[in-house]
Amino acid sequence: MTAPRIAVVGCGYLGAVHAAGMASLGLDTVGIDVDAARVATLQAGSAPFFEPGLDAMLRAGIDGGTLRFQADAAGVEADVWFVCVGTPQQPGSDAADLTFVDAAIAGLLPALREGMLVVGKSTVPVGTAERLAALVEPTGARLAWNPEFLREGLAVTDTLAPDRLVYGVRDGDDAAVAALDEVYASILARDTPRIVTDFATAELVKVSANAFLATKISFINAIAEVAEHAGADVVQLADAIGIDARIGRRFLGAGIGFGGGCLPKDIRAFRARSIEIGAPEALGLLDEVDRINQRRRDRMVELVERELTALGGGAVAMLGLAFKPDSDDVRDSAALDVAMRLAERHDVVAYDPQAAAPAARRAPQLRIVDALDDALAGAAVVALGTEWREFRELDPIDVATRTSARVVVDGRNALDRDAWTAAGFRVVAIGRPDRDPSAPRDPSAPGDPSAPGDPSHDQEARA
Ligand SMILES: NC(=O)c1ccc[n+]([C@@H]2O[C@H](COP(=O)([O-])OP(=O)(O)OC[C@H]3O[C@@H](n4cnc5c(N)ncnc54)[C@H](O)[C@@H]3O)[C@@H](O)[C@H]2O)c1
Ligand SMILES: O=c1ccn([C@@H]2O[C@H](COP(=O)(O)OP(=O)(O)O[C@H]3O[C@H](CO)[C@@H](O)[C@H](O)[C@H]3O)[C@@H](O)[C@H]2O)c(=O)[nH]1
Repeated sequence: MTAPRIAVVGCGYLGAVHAAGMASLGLDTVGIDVDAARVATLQAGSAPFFEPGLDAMLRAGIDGGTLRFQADAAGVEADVWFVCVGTPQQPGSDAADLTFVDAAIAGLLPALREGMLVVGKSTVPVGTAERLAALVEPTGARLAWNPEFLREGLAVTDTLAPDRLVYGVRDGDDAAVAALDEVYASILARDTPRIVTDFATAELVKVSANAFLATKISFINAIAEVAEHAGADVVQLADAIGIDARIGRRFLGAGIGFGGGCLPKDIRAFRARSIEIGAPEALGLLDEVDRINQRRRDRMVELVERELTALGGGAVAMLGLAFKPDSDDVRDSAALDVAMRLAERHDVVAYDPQAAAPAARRAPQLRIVDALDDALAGAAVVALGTEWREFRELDPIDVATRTSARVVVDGRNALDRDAWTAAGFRVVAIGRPDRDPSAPRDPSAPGDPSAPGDPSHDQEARA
């Protein structure tokens, strides 16, 4: 049996990694994207965005002759066509915009033949696969929905070693299952769980997973809100409840909440679709998840402004703009949102190790500097928006020599409060009592659970 030839339509965050991943599994792969500049960058062997390990995987595929990129499907001979185009939120609505998916499928139809398989990987509203199958099947090709669960920052590992594979296929479509099994043969050989189901369930698995993760984060952030009123510590609380294996510590990281190109838009689209299909009450919960998430951003702005007021004004050093560490993605980033809102009324100087350029494109009014010291230099308050390792591992004694600021507002509960207070900083956090440098520490208290390496930092937990 010859190995299936792969085409990946749409080479953004998901598609670029998927194409490189397929090539690294030894499959002949063509990545297709309508964005000619993106195609040129990818074909030169570099990722158009920051994703650890992706450059090396791209170069290996291109140099090894198994991977190439082009701007259309002309001349592409593929057995399996993965659709990885974007499904953003519609402007002025919560629903998903399916324009790119529809255009991608329409563009593929002339190339489709008997025996080919079209595989949707984009995150779509339930019912989309059924509708697209009606377009694909008359060509003799089949359709499957194979949602993707990779995380930015860990996308290479997640692609090559996913937790599970989900195939949504037409009832009894053994040929589609067999074709996907061939594609993923080396992953399945490691006993990766594989769930074969119908289109609707596959589509719902994806959005339910993201809705659950978002709900878990908003749950702990709601508790953080209560903790702030009760004078309690949400990080210790999360450690305590997270020990219970039924709850688990991961995704109980309280802070300024979730952002990115997936969780926020996916919960909104899921809620909108549930209303459309006649279940208007089922997911009202997700509206609240979204509201809690927005309130945490408000809280961060409020805390920074409170500290500035107490100091009689001054500049803010905003550390981090990406929606999470190890990514330069600023789509719906809580850190960027907070920075922009503060910059409307205050002098804000922002620094991010990777996201400066994308952040500047989205927020040209924001002052973003290339070096941490330039942000720290004139600051009165240091605000942490993204818990990059570079920030978590800062030595506060050294920081104290680089800035006259003596207040740090930790929007991610990622800094070692003991070390920062010992170095003379007042530490203000989300869902935890403030810590002043003068306040003596209770010697019987356990070590600071939010210290670097805390399992709540999912990036670390997986590694
Ligand atoms: N980003 C992630 O980590 C991730 C993970 C899992 C699932 N998803 C889902 O995958 C999908 C893609 O997400 P993304 O973050 O990669 O989006 P993205 O916007 O980064 O990338 C989409 C790409 O598709 C290209 N494109 C648009 N129309 C096209 C067409 N007709 N033909 C060829 N290329 C076309 C665009 O130029 C762009 O490069 C979304 O549905 C998203 O929800 C994303
Ligand atoms: O305890 C936590 C964990 C995460 N976050 C935030 O939640 C957001 C999302 O984080 P994460 O889920 O790690 O990032 P994504 O790369 O957006 O991945 C999510 O979205 C992808 C696209 O659908 C899915 O494939 C992944 O499985 C799903 O985790 C980020 O802003 C994080 O800062 C928290 O605030 N607290």
